[in-house]
Amino acid sequence: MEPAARKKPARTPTPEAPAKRTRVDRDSVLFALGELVRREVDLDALLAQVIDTVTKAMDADRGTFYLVDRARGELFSKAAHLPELREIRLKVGQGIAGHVARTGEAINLSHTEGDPRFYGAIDRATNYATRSMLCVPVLDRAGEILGVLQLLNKKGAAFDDDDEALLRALASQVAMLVESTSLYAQLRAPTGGPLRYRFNGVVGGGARMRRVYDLVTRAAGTDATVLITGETGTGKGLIARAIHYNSPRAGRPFVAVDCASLPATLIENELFGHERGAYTGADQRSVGKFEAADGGTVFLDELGEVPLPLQSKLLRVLQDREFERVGGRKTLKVDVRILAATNRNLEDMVARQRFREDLYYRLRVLSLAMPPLRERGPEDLEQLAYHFLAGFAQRHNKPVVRFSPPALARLHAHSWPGNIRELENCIEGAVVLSVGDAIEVADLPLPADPRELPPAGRKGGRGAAADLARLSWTEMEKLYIEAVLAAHDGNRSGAARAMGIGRATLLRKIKALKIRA
Ligand SMILES: Nc1ncnc2c1ncn2[C@@H]1O[C@H](COP(=O)(O)OP(=O)(O)OP(=O)(O)O)[C@@H](O)[C@H]1O
Repeated sequence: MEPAARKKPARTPTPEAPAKRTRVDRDSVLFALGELVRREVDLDALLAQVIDTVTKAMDADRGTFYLVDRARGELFSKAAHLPELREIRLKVGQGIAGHVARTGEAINLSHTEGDPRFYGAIDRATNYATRSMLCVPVLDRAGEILGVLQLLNKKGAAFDDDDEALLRALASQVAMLVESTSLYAQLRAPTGGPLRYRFNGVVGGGARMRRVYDLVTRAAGTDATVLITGETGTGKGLIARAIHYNSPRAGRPFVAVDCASLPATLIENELFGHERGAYTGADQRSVGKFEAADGGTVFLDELGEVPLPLQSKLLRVLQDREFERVGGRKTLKVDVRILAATNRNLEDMVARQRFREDLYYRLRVLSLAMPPLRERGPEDLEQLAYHFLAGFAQRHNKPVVRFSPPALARLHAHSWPGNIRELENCIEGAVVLSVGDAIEVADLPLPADPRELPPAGRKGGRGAAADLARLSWTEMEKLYIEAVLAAHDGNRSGAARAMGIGRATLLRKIKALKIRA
């Protein structure tokens, strides 16, 4: 997400604004804030002091720091000069602060009256008369909107462009502060609710991804079938969820079926369910995924793996939304939206008669191609790397907060054949190996870069990490999976959870990497 930069000419103070106070020295406010951060251990107390310092330094009457609660689509005041109320809650999009939380754009409002975005109910509850407001977004490293910093004044036209620049600088300090706490992890926790997968969960604001978001937005408003293509690990599953959770079906089930992880006979059973007695051992009727998703969305992942006989049954569901349970005669009708993904070239499969042409055309009413990571540009790579760094540091309880410049350069030099999933696993490995606050080149479990390492490999230093750097990605992944499986006594569900991947994905990897488990 890229907040649009706001450019406007410097405003001359209106006659109504009093002679401007002596300009606060920007560095001294930032320094005071840094001092506070070092001294204060309690987050709430710290944020309250931050608001105090900022408000005083900027000659405002009142200040508020709102956090965005994504699961509920709301903002709540985390620290505020608010003697009258315990807390303010606003919907994202409501009022000036809610507007900033939705758009990521700062707002400097010299006069509140007559502005349709202004939400007067808070003034009525607090008996305060807001005339001017300065409101800036608080963005995390990935550029996502974490909260809003707001200053109020009873005077009109109280803030100018310098104030806005200073408040933006302060906002990024506040962001760093919040990002280093567990509060941040809580705010980002996928606690459900329709906002959960709003593009917030999808990192990267480069041109290629903006095109994807645009298509997702347009697709979400319709019931059209979407075929999502792209190399493995490019985020096809994530985008399918984004389409569902931004669609009118968001409150209904999203049911994913990984067609690659099941043998053909089981996929049929999984999708359509079976009647009692359909085959030996079927002593109870079972409901299939299409029925379970009624009213919602079915996501057929790795659709290219579906065998031909089953493809004709799928075609019928796509055309008429009708099917029978395995072993059943009754025709069932469901209301589902269908999304499908594949990393195969379906056109090629059609030409080789491995995939039904009619099904292919039915599927690709809308098609969405996920760009490989190597084509997404350096900013996206860094945003993703920092996004995963923050998450894994939290999960593994490590103090690491940054990449050393050579480590960052090494990430940029790699071609990422496994795309975002590879990056995610790579950063997790690095976080686990890291010592101190920075990830170093030797922590990165990437194959040796011939431009950086002498032929004999790196000598001394971090032994284990240097050894890992000599392995290929596949070898390293295999070792990692074997180690995690061993640590879980071969329990695949437990191992998959610890690795942060689905069980089906783990099974696929075990097969592909020929791991004896
Ligand atoms: N833009 C993104 N921002 C944050 N995380 C992402 C993004 N894209 C992908 N990921 C993460 O990368 C991993 C791989 O994504 P996902 O499973 O959606 O890929 P895929 O293309 O469906 O892979 P496969 O083809 O192997 O099934 C997941 O953990 C996902 O959360």
